[in-house]
Amino acid sequence: MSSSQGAKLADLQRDMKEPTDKTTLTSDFGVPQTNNDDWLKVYSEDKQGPFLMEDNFGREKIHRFDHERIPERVVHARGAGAFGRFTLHTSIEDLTYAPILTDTSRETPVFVRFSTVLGSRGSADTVRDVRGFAVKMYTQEGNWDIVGNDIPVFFIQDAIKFPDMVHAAKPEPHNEVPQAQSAHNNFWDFQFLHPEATHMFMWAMSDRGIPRSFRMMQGFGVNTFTLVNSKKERSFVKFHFTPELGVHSLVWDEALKLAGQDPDFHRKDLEEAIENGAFPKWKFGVQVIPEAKEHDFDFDILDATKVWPEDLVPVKYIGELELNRMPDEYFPQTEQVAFCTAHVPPGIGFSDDPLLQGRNFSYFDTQLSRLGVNWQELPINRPVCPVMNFNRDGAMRHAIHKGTTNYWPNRFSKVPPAPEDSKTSYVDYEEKVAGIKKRARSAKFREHVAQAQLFFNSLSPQERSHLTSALAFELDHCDDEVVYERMAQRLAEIDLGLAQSVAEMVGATVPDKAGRPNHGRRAPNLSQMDLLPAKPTIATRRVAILIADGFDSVSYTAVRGAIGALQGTPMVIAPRRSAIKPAGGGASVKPDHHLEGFRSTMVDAIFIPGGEQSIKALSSNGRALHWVREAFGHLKAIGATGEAVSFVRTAVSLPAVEVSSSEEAVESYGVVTLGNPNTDSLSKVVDIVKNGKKFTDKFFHAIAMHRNWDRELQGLSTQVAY
Ligand code: HEM
Repeated sequence: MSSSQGAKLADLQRDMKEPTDKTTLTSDFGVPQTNNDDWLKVYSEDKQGPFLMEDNFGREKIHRFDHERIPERVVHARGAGAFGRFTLHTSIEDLTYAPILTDTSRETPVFVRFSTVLGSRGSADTVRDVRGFAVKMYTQEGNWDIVGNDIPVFFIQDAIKFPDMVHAAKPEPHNEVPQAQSAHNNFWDFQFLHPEATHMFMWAMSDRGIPRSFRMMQGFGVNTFTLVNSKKERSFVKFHFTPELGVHSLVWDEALKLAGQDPDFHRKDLEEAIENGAFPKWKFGVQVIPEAKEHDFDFDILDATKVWPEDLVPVKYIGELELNRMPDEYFPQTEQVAFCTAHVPPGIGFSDDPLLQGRNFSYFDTQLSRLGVNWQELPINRPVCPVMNFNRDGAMRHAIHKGTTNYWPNRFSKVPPAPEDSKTSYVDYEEKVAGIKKRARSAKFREHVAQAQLFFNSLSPQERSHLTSALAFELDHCDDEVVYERMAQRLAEIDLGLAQSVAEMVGATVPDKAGRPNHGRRAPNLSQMDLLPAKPTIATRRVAILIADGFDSVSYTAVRGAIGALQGTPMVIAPRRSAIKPAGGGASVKPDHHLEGFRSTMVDAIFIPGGEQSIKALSSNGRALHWVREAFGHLKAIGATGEAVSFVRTAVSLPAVEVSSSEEAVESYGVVTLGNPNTDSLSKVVDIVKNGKKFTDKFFHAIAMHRNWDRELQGLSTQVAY
């Protein structure tokens, strides 16, 4: 670990406690205690007597337990965090004097918290929702918090609407239903009555709402910030994090099932990757608009419901974020971390974005009730650089200031203001401001549909189809006719075809005229298909290997080895978790899970080696068949060798899916088969290419593509029951 990352770790170490073999029990006041099991009572051998309130240790224990909970966050209550580092490879000193964005020799420690927005702390990870992507950088000039989301726009333009928006989206007030869902009347009622949400609801209903992993999401600062350089020139900026592994999502049926089968799916996925040393990484980039060009666009660049299309304002990538260490304890770190958009170091500032200005107040304010006035002293929140000022007292104060002065100016000139000309002091940007004091929004803030169309047009056919189904699912959960009828009209303003498909599914009047013509324009990098990794990879992909007694150990060993060699995660699944014997003797294999304990939803692909006896057992096991059918339905890569080829053919039973009966590997709709396995075709040396010769080349390419979209677009996946 580098020294700068160590700066935060060393800081946290001051508060860490770890028992040794010699540590024994004490009260909170350090008095050694001899019994941690029985309350002090009046006792005799033949009679259980009264319980005594004088038991200080017993009372302390219950009393401390009674107060363990603090209020959960009003939004983004469920989250998972990790530590890491930020490095800069390209200075942008022409734009800012912020050392973190100009000094390429630095490594800055970070803590990141990912979250869902709507659900309570105990809700499921895979619900359809926006994901929070909050980054705290412990810079040498103070903490910098980028409190972002996995979606680049927001539901509202002005912070005054935030309470309404959140009330409408959270469980309904009369019965507190539904949990962690936007599929209800109030959410969609608000979406219609609040047209500025149009662009954002399209993003939220797209695949972005059901990410495969926190590691495969983009992070956006969303709001417009500013950069100031040493010549006092100002630019507008948006911050981007783009994942090295590409942007990928679950499919909806899978997300629904995972919410019950493994509600901690994303949290565990993050931990698995970090513990395996496959550190998640994101490129860090900026989109910059010089102050003089602020009004050159047909949207307002301070409007958080708009993206800055990348064909107009390209992202300049300048650094990297890496996560490499899990928190030591959830509550003091992931739960007590407090982010605030107002925390920026010198050289970075705010724009007049009316959403950002409200956020700058809201975070600090809510943390007063969630954590108390001294929340910035908590180990996870305190900066790694010196903190000195005359703020004092308040509940739970930790710092002890020596000396006689707690005010400025003081006769000793203690703690004077920092010099203005230093690059490490915060200097407010001087700006002439004139206007009329009024509750209103400027003209460009009043257009809400053009970018919703831009987004829809830019999606791939499968993404458009998922978005259509998502809207149909959500509106099916709205039983108030007014709500779904109105939403069908709103959709007709974006795209007539979309509106017609959704209206037909949910039983609304099918619109016959577009509310306004679709302008037909597209922009790059709005579709996830534009954001695949530079080179196909199976790194961190979970591949289930399905076996039973009598499996073919040659194929098993070769494919398993090749998965591991490319940093994939092989997981052996069998009818039971006790040792499974291969055909013809040899070493048994102890599976990671049995077929009932684990489900296909929890992996990215499945591989089934042959072996007559093994395939006979799997063929007569309904759960094993279901594994294959479900993986097919969820568009995952399926690999099979030898006798397993006929098992897969029977499980899927679709003539369009071709299989191999020879030594030639065949890829058909992401199903990769090898009838007659030989070691050449199963080699560990893999070229991840679609038309590769070897079985492993083709199979790993199918995994690297994340899902087989043709299977869905040709209507095959819906013909299999799963
Ligand atoms: C651009 C739009 C927004 C984004 C990207 C965003 C993002 C986030 C994120 C990521 C968190 C979770 C932080 C964590 O992990 O602890 C959060 C929490 C929160 N957000 Fe926002 N938010 C947005 C708009 C707003 C607005 C407009 C307000 C209020 C005016 C607001 C108020 C809050 C509050 C009160 C919390 C809970 C904070 C805490 O308890 O520590 N957010 N937001």
